[in-house]
Amino acid sequence: MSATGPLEGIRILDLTAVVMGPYATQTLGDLGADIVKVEPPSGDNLRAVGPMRHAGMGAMALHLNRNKRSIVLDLKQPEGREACLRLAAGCDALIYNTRPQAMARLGLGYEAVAAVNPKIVYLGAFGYGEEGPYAGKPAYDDLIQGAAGVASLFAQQSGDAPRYAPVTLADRAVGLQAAIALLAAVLSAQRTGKGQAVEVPMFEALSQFVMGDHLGGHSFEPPLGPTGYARLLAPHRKPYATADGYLSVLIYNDKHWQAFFDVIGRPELRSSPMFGTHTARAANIGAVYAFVAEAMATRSSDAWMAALEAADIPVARLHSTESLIDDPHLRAVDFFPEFDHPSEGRIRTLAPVGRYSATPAAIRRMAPRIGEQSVELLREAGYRDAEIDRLLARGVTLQPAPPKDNDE
Ligand SMILES: CC(C)(COP(=O)(O)OP(=O)(O)OC[C@H]1O[C@@H](n2cnc3c(N)ncnc32)[C@H](O)[C@@H]1OP(=O)(O)O)[C@@H](O)C(=O)NCCC(=O)NCCSC(=O)C(=O)O
Repeated sequence: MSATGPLEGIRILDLTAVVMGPYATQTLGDLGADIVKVEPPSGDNLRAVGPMRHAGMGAMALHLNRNKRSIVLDLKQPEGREACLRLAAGCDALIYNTRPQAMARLGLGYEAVAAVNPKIVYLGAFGYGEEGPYAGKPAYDDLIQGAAGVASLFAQQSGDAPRYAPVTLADRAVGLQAAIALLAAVLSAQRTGKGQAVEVPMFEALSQFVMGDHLGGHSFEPPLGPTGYARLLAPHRKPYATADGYLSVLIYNDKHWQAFFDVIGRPELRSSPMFGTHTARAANIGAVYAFVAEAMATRSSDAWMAALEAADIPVARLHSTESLIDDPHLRAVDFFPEFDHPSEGRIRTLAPVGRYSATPAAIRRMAPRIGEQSVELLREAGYRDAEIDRLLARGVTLQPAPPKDNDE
């Protein structure tokens, strides 16, 4: 578990909790940044989510917090705030996802942090940008999926009630935006010697995702038509039923269509007024999907996989979350690596995405128990042992208790 990532030498003070911020820092930690996770004495709430062998070590926390070290700091106590600032003095960036007002109440707004480290990047990822009327409102993935239009897109497509994508889409999309923003500002600070405050609002970020696809006719003023990208909103845009299952198929360009007509033994359709050109297919999108659906129902999934792959038509088998674990491709690339976690035993996690030929992204360290490196990190910040003992005695920081058998 030792490898040097491309971000080696970058140190990030991570005050985030739950999913969005921790996913940003998971990504940066996988790339080699030193992530110092600051937790309140009650711990990151996410520690309690999902199955677990020991309290506070839930499944999602094991994934989101690998490559991080944990220090507990009660930031509401002056000594906790002071320790946070001392840590910030040695970091390239501080990232948080409380509401910004909470940071101000703690006396940890940008001015206070920049006073101890003018070069620091101070990044807040939270619900709504500070310039607009929704500033300061609480936000969760569900709310942002609703507010940015994702929930209604399901309704627009199928006519059903709105619903949420069953994945923390907003958190993860925005977490990646936050990671990019943090790196951009750190690069800028390295060039100019100046840090800055950065905000990455979830509502705006997910609205950019959604409307990048769906601004449509409203990209022009006056509008050239309604919003919405017809192909994505087509009610038939769903996996095709085969004779014995489902497949995802996308017959997209002219080359694919010509190949598909050959595969189904209908070469004469190459010149069909309804299907022969991209413009004709776009104008008849419902009929096009229905036509493919009818064809797909006539053969088994295996037969279609063989025929479509031979014709280089984009096709994929569908997985459930259970069967994805056994996917032969993911197995071959060791996407679900197993490790012996020092306190949690054998665990399976998820490989970092992306391969770097010289500076590999890697899982170098297992997710910490709450406060596992409190003492080590305070020492690195210049605290003497007597001072650390005083902080421990006052509950400003804490060391983790060893996992108890009855936690099993
Ligand atoms: C998630 C929230 C709605 C939770 O709201 P609140 O519980 O009211 O938290 P706030 O952010 O307003 O304030 C945080 C409070 O915690 C206190 N706080 C934080 N860290 C510490 C430490 N280390 N020590 C002591 N106290 C602490 C801080 O001082 C505030 O206290 P007081 O001053 O006493 O208030 C909000 O934080 C938010 O909108 N965050 C931005 C969006 C986001 O990240 N959402 C979650 C994504 S995950 C998700 O969506 C999902 O899992 O699904």
